[in-house]
Amino acid sequence: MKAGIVGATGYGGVELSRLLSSHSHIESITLYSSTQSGEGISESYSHLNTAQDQLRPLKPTAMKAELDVIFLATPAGVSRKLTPDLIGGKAKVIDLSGDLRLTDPNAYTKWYKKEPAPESVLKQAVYGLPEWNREAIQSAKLIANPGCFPTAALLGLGPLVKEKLLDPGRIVIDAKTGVSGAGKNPNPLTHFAHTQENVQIYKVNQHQHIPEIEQQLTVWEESMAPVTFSTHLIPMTRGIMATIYGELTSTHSIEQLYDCLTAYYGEQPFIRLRKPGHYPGTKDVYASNYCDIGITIDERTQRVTIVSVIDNLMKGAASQAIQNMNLAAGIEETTGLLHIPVYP
Ligand SMILES: NC(=O)C1=CN([C@@H]2O[C@H](COP(=O)(O)OP(=O)(O)OC[C@H]3O[C@@H](n4cnc5c(N)ncnc54)[C@H](OP(=O)(O)O)[C@@H]3O)[C@@H](O)[C@H]2O)C=CC1
Ligand SMILES: CC(=O)N[C@@H](CCC(=O)OP(=O)(O)O)C(=O)O
Repeated sequence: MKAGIVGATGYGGVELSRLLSSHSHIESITLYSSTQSGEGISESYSHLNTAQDQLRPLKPTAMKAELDVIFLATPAGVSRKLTPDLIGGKAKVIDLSGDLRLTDPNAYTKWYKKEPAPESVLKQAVYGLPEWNREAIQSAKLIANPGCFPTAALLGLGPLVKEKLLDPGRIVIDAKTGVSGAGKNPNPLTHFAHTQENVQIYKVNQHQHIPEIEQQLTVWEESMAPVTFSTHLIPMTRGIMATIYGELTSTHSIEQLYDCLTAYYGEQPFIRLRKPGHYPGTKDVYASNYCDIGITIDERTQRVTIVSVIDNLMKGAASQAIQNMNLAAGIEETTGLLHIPVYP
C-alpha cells in the first residue's frame, strides 16, 4: 500500500512515520506539510532518518488518485476542509482529529467552537474504535479515529455499560495525561516550568471529548445521562490513565464484573485485563497499542473503580489509526503493532 501522512511534522504524524516505516504492507510513505514542504523531515526530527524524508505540499487531487491510504494528523478544523477533496477515490482516509467523530454537527460547533464538516461527509465517517466497531471499519473508506481520552474511557466502560451493570446517571471519569497530548507546539499550560512538579486540572466541564464519550455510551445504553469527565495534565511525556467510577445497578461480585470484561475482551489482541485487585500504570503500555484495564469494587460503598491506561500517541492516536488501516485494508489487524511496550 502507498500511504500519505498529512501533518507529518506533528507528534501524531511522527509516530505514524515511525510505525509505517516497518509495516510489512507499506511500500511507500509520502509526507505532507503545509508549512515545511521541500524540507526533509529529519531536519526537524533527526530520529526519523528514513528513506522517505522529503516533505511535500498538499495536492488533494493527486493524493486521491495515487495513494491507498491517507492519514490526516492535523489540528481540529483542517480535515473538515480537506476531506471532501480526498474521499471518493481509491484512497481510504483516516482522520486523527475530532472533526469527523461527532455525528451531530451542532455538538461539534458547541464543543470545538468551529464550523463542522459537511453533513454528507460526516455521514460517511465510521467511528474507528476497533474493539467495538470492527465490522463497520472493515468496509469503511472514511474513518474517524477516536480521541485519546475517549479511547481509554470507552474501552474501560464498554462492557459494564453495554450489560447495563452501571447506573447511567452516576458515571465519573477522572483522567490524567502526559504533555504530548497537546501536540508539538508548547503553550503556557504545557511549558516545562509550569508542568514540572505540577498537576493541573484543565478544560473543567468543557473538554471537547465529553460529547464523544457520551455519544458512544449512548449507543450502548440509550438512557445514558451526562457524565462527569475531568482531565489533568501531569509531568510526563506520554500516557493516559482514566480512573472511572460507577455505581452498580444491582449487587454483583468482583468476579462477575471481571467475567463480564473477559467475555468482551478475552479475544481482543490489544486489551489486557488485570486480575481483580491488580491495576495497570501508564508505563505498562508505553509506546504500544495496548490498553490495559483493572477493575475492583469497594465493598463499603458498592462503587466500581475501573482503571484504563493507554499511550495517547499510540492507542490514543497513531497506532489505533494503523489498526484501523489494517482492518479497512483487509489485512491482519495486528500487523506492525505487536511491539511489547517500552520499559522503563
Ligand atoms: N497528541 C495526541 O496525543 C493526540 C492527538 N490527536 C489529534 O491528532 C491531530 C494531530 O495531533 P498532533 O500531532 O498532536 O498535533 P501537532 O500540533 O503536533 O501537529 C499537527 C500538524 O498539523 C499540521 N497542520 C497545522 N495546520 C495545518 C493546516 N492548516 N493544514 C494542513 N496541516 C496543518 C502541522 O504540520 P505542518 O505545519 O507541517 O503542515 C502540524 O505539525 C490533532 O487533531 C489532535 O487533536 C488525537 C489523539 C491524541
Ligand atoms: C494535554 C492535552 O492538551 N491534551 C489534549 C488531547 C486532545 C486531543 O488530542 O485532541 P482531539 O480532540 O483531536 O482528540 C486535550 O486535552 O485537549
